[in-house]
Amino acid sequence: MRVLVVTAVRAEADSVIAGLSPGGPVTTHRVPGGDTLLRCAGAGAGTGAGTGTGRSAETGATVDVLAGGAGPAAAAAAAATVLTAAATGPGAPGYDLVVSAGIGGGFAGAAPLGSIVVADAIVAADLGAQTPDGHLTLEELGFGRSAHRPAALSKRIAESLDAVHAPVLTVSTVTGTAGRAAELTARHPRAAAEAMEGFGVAEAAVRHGVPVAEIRAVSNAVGPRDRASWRIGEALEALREAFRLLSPVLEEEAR
Ligand SMILES: O=C(O)c1cccc(C(=O)CC[C@H]2O[C@@H](n3cnc4c(=O)[nH]cnc43)[C@H](O)[C@@H]2O)c1
Repeated sequence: MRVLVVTAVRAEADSVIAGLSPGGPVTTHRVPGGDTLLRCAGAGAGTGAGTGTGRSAETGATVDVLAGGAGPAAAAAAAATVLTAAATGPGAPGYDLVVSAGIGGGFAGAAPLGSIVVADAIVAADLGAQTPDGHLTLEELGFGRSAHRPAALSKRIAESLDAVHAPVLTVSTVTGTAGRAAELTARHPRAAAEAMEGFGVAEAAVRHGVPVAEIRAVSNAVGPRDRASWRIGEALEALREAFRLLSPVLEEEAR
């Protein structure tokens, strides 16, 4: 099984790798467009994931981790570039799963700091049109989609990580006021988190016919901007732990 994980920044990619393969072999590859891909051959390699047995790249999942930049456009472009390169040429293996991952904001009452949210919907919350009567989605405008349903596997991932399984919103602008948070909650009452890349990654994955998932570790509350209260270190540690727990799930899927 080949998995592509797309993060925004390198610190998130490093947490993912540290969870999947602590001390295991990681190789670095330059990809078209100039981004760096970290390849961790055989998720769980180097740990035995508690079993005491090493896992080979033949039986395990091969996971590539790409820090593709912040925001939906950068994420879509980076993911699409790597997906295309992986699927080009005779016998090119392509990917079996794409995961958008990183830190994110948590909605009050749904996802506290340090918790993990696995998306049951990936929603482009600010894509559409503003009208005097409120927001119109692309579906309502009649020219596109503003949400993706993640892979069936996402429910199993959420259970394995003991995570909140709820919609994750993709926004181009980090929410910074109580009013905006309330507006998003009114439009998406089940939303547990917001971040900036999921929908872009999903658009790329869907074009390649590859299932997608999104995993977010909550670093801050969605609401009035208070950067000093962000707990990025704790969230990166929660992200690392989430991918440690995910490793055997991917291994099982690979069998
Ligand atoms: O400053 C650092 O050390 C640092 C380390 C890791 C990540 C960062 C980021 O700023 C990542 C940006 C990334 O985070 C997502 N994010 C986090 N909170 C929110 C939010 O409340 N609303 C929307 N997005 C959020 C987002 O996906 C960014 O691309 C810094």
